[in-house]
Amino acid sequence: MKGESTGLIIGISIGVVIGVFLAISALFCLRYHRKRSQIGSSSSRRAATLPIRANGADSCTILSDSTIGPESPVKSGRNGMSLWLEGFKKSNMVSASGIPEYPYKDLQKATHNFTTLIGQGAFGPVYRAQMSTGETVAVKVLATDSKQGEKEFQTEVMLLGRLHHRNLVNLVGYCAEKGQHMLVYVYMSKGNLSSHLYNEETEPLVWDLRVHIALDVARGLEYLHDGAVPPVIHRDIKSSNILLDQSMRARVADFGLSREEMVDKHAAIRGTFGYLDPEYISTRSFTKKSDVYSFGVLLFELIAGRNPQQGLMEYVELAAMNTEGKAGWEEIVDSRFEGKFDVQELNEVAALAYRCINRVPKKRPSMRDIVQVLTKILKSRHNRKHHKTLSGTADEVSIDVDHPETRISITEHRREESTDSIADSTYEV
Ligand SMILES: Nc1ncnc2c1ncn2[C@@H]1O[C@H](COP(=O)(O)OP(=O)(O)OP(=O)(O)O)[C@@H](O)[C@H]1O
Repeated sequence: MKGESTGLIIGISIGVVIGVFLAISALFCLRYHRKRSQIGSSSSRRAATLPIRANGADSCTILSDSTIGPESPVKSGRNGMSLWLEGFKKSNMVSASGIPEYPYKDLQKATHNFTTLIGQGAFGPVYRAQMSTGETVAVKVLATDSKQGEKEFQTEVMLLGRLHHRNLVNLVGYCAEKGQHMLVYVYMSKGNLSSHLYNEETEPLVWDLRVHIALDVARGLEYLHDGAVPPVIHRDIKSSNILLDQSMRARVADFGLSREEMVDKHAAIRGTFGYLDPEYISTRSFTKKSDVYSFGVLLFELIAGRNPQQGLMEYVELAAMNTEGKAGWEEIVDSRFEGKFDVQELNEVAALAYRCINRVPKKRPSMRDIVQVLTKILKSRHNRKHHKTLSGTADEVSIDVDHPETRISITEHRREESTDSIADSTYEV
């Protein structure tokens, strides 16, 4: 009897041990399985969203300098995810376009109930917004009578959300709520180029800076033409669509209504009088070379400080009769330079501009060619200044040790000129 009960106890004990063992094993299996399925779904989620966001790398070839500018809130963070995005992801839904959707009330608060007006465009007012994260952004409120429907707006956001370059005024968010459509952009504190060229109250832009601005714009357009897949044609390049940041770096704005190359004999002509490619007006076919034409007009604007709506091109054509498009362009130069410009540089930039406005689109250079020419002009300038420094003259030149492979930074200290940020900027050539 005693033997039987001992056997029973041993049997029960073994059963309990086996039971506990099986239960623990089952628990481990369950947890392991859950973890695996979590990893699986998170990586598929990453695949669905991050490639769209990661600087447009899914759909756009990143050109040599498609890095992020000094004022952009989009800075690279861990795993390539932007810090800017990380800052907002707690409160903002990241949409299918990969850019955050802002709640209306956040933008309302950040713009002090839409009272911080900084500009007025054809599509509606633009406000400066101070976000709770500390970032400053620009909010474009599309007019409520705009014909763009909700769906079309979302498509627009998807298109813009994939374009990211240091010389584009990147779209960083949007809001589609309460029948309102708003676009949130990188904030450009120095406003548009046009006001710097024509507003008598602003300090005149020195020649050296104008060439840097031209190169920034050319790089932005090169990215749209050759970096974006499919390529994008801006269709409205003009000085009021070039915005400047705190250190006077330029970015191309307003590419929201840009499209791929197209021919539409029945579509209304779009663009701005004075910048329009004559070939586009006659054939209605808008190509990359139409942007090149407008860029040529912009270059002449920088040289002459004259608005195309005030007869700039007639002025240029008259001068071209004497110069044959090559040398002697000094006669059209902006009087605000007060004679302080490099004649050789000026003639090189003007000759390039003249090629851009060739009546025959095929004879115009590509944006890539233009970037090369302007880069070469600035490198020669740097070499001249470097040479001058070595022989003990005033300008100070420094090599950017962070990017020794390609980047050379020129710190210009013009002692006789004004002390504002224009005269004391660091640029990469
Ligand atoms: N991201 C920005 N940062 C700072 N200011 C901006 C920004 N975007 C626009 N602005 C200011 O608002 C003005 C109006 O901009 P918007 O792009 O709406 O119109 P526009 O380009 O001047 O005209 P249009 O819409 O007819 O092309 C600009 O000229 C600029 O001064």
